[in-house]
Amino acid sequence: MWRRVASVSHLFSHSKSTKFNQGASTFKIWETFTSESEIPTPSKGSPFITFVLGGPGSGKGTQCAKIVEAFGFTHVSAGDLLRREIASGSAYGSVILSTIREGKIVPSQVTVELIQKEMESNDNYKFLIDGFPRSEENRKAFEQTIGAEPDVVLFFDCPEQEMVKRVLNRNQGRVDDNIDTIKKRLEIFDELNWPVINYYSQRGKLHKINAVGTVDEIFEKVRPIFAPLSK
Ligand SMILES: Nc1ncnc2c1ncn2[C@@H]1O[C@H](COP(=O)(O)OP(=O)(O)OP(=O)(O)O)[C@@H](O)[C@H]1O
Ligand SMILES: Nc1ccn([C@H]2C[C@H](O)[C@@H](COP(=O)(O)O)O2)c(=O)n1
Ligand SMILES: [Mg+2]
Repeated sequence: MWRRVASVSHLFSHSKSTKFNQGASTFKIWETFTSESEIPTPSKGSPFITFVLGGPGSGKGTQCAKIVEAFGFTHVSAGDLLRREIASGSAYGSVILSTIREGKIVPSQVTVELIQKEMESNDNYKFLIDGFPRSEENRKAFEQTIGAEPDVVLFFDCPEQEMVKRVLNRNQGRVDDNIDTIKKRLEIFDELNWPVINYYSQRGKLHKINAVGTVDEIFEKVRPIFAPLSK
């Protein structure tokens, strides 16, 4: 069960009106006041947003594919959107490429704009936002631009050694799947992602999943979280 605790429109007077936020006056903060295992009931009138967090190679993308299949979400991968932007030869492309090569985080404004476009061009109302937010700056930029908060936050908790092994075996030709970039990505994850994880934990939105085991074993831990949702 969820309750609205505050309207903070005065703090976001420069928020843009979007499909998800009819101007700043409708921006609300919600918090859970019961156990972490409950999720809010989605309605077709408003987006149901799940953020998917976890270190590099923790299995976010793999589990997102399973959630899409079982529960009818639309998968929005921040990393895929950025890679698509590079491939399109856009003005931002070279900056994004060098940032990804260095294992760093692309400025939030760029990533949030890509996520917003993707969400707005999709008729579905259930979204998995994979690999986002990677930092407090990412998180705040999303709230401010989209004017919404996640309903659910998944965190795939995986030991470093296992993540490194998975990434080095991935074999998808990614420029960041090499040992030097992985080390940097793990450092950045430790430095910037934990504050985000703690933020959502404190708000009772975080579902921490032990990401060790087979893909199916891990999905059986994810499934009950979304069981109240129909496809
Ligand atoms: N439970 C698992 N056991 C073994 N290998 C796995 C498991 N889950 C995913 N993998 C494999 O590990 C690699 C990384 O998985 P995936 O791409 O889903 O991770 P990710 O969290 O999305 O990583 P990134 O943040 O780098 O995009 C892939 O090759 C995938 O097939
Ligand atoms: N919020 C994000 C998400 C991704 N990136 C960049 C940096 C990552 O290393 C790279 C790949 O992302 P992944 O596919 O691993 O989720 O994309 C970012 O800067 N900000
Ligand atoms: Mg991924």
